Amino acid sequence: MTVAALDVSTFAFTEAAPAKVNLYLHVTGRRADGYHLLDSLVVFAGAGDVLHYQPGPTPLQLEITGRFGRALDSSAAGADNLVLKAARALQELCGTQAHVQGGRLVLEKKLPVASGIGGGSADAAAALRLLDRAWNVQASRADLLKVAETLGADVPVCLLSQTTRMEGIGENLTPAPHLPECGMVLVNCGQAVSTPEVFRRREGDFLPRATMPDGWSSLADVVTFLKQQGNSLEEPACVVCPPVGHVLADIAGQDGCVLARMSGSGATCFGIFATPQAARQAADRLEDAHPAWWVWGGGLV
Ligand SMILES: C[C@@](CO)(OP(=O)(O)O)[C@H](O)COP(=O)(O)OP(=O)(O)OC[C@H]1O[C@@H](n2ccc(N)nc2=O)[C@H](O)[C@@H]1O
Ligand SMILES: Nc1ncnc2c1ncn2[C@@H]1O[C@H](COP(=O)(O)OP(=O)(O)O)[C@@H](O)[C@H]1O
Repeated sequence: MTVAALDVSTFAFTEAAPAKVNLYLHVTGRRADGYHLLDSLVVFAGAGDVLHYQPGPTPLQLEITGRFGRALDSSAAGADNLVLKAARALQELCGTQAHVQGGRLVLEKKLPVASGIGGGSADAAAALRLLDRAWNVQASRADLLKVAETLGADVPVCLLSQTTRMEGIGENLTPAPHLPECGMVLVNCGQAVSTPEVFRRREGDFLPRATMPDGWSSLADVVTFLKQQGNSLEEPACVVCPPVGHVLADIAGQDGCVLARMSGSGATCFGIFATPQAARQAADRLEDAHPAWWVWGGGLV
């Protein structure tokens, strides 16, 4: 069910589902089953969906609100929604244990759909964290990560929702050095991009794994490092979705932008700024110039 507005202030449980941003993304190889191997530094932005839950006697149901609620196709707004898939997967993990409950879930869909910032994966991960808490499952982190893997390649990293190096197709996670305080702008032109198509159109050699330092002494350090890396999917995404090139140029042209790149398979692009405040100011300017775009500015999680 998709609803326009709903009062969730009385709901007992709330969980944030922060947007995933791939600061760099190298396609390093390909598995026998066709999936591409990745090396990516993943961070989480203050932007995100929000999931609410009120336990109750009715079977578990999901309502969707928010700017991008309607962008979910009818199957993804129903039983195929990653939130409900996550709930079912957690129920399976619990087996017949009595603490599994019904009730109402409400998803505030604030992130654009199919946009390279993993909104669906973040929602699934938020559902696992929230229901683990609400149902007092107390699953181990290892068990939750195993369940997350069955829901999608980006769900394990979204379960952690902290700066992480992601390899394999998303199952191989290692802690990455903390980033110094900085600001980020996210911009999406409104065109959904097909991940399989972008991977299909990728050409050229695989890139090596990045050599990650043990730490960063300043934002300038981070930017110097990121400038030596790239996003292997940026070029093919620009072919599939030409506005990505304009979005990148517009972000890079903002006062104070130190790096502009695309996240994931696109089409959302990000800009890095010295402070969340500088990012918010740039976001305001971009929003004024392009009212049809989705624009967000702020800090990282
Ligand atoms: C590219 C990334 C980087 O974080 O992010 P998004 O752009 O989705 O945000 C992810 O690896 C997206 O992984 P995932 O969420 O599994 O992508 P899906 O949309 O399910 O994948 C659709 C299709 O893309 C291709 N695909 C996907 C991931 C991968 N590592 N190699 C692939 O070749 C496969 O053909 C797959 O069937
Ligand atoms: N809660 C959800 N939010 C977004 N997409 C969902 C959700 N549940 C299922 N989906 C499906 O997952 C697909 C990928 O969505 P999304 O995670 O937003 O992509 P991306 O990782 O590229 O940002 C969508 O096309 C949609 O049909």
